[in-house]
Amino acid sequence: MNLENYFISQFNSSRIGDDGALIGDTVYSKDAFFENVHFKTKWMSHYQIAAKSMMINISDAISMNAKPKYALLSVAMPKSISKQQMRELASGFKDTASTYGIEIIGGDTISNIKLDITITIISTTKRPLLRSGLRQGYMIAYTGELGKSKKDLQRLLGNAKLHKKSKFVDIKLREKFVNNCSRLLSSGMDISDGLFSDLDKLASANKLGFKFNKKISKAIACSGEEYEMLVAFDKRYKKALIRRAAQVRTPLNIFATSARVRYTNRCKAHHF
Ligand SMILES: Nc1ncnc2c1ncn2[C@@H]1O[C@H](COP(=O)(O)OP(=O)(O)OP(=O)(O)O)[C@@H](O)[C@H]1O
Ligand SMILES: Cc1ncc(C[n+]2csc(CCOP(=O)(O)O)c2C)c(N)n1
Ligand SMILES: [Mg+2]
Repeated sequence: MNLENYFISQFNSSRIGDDGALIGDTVYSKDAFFENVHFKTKWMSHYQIAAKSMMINISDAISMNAKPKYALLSVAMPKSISKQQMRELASGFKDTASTYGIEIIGGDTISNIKLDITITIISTTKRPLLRSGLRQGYMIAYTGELGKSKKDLQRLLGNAKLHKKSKFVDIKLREKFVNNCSRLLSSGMDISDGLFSDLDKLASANKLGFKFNKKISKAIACSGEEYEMLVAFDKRYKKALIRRAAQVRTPLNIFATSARVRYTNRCKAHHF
């Protein structure tokens, strides 16, 4: 067990383990977005930082087929922050929240040596899409294209500038796909750590592994912060799913089948 899971396992809660905790028809989720861990202030404007921190949080709700309703924002800011930067942060939070119909209902503001954001999202769902529910012989797919986020991160680390539309700053979520296809999916989650790492989470949640029917390079499968969907479905629904994904213009890459084999993540763990 890696150290992250070792720590989380101390809580011994059956609610833990999905993108958010489902209680009744409400989903509670929280994600951190910290300076020097998730971004550097020279890479992005304060507006972009706030907007991305909201999007990565909304992603966990969307990935469970839940509609985000409320947000609680915790913001730690350096004492040197200007009013202009504060207004930019606030606009980034407000614009993204309003795009998704989210009401910002509270939070906490403190000063610190870095800009660190933590957001709680409360969302509701009539048909939750969970990580569990995978059975042997189901097909595994991801949406869209993977790899660009890692490339752009490497560019930034090499001091290059990003394109304004770069996925690193401008995330598009797959709410239409999840909404239109959830009834055909057995399981789903968003790809935040990278395909191979997130497959590891899917494998442990279901005590199954995967047989790959395509070779996927590490450049693609170890790229984190993609916020595409990783999904599983019964083979019987393959045609219907391809049709429904096309209706919402979502590329679907079917690349593996679940099987009783051991899964090994070939990417480096990035937390510990
Ligand atoms: N410090 C913690 N205390 C309690 N539960 C935690 C803690 N950290 C993580 N969890 C829970 O563990 C599970 C996995 O968390 P994780 O952060 O890996 O979610 P994720 O959506 O897969 O990843 P990411 O943070 O990359 O978006 C979730 O159910 C989460 O709520
Ligand atoms: C300064 C800086 N260094 C590295 C990265 C790359 N990175 C950070 S978190 C993450 C995956 C999901 O994270 P989490 O599980 O923490 O939510 C990735 C790929 C970055 N964005 N900024
Ligand atoms: Mg997630």
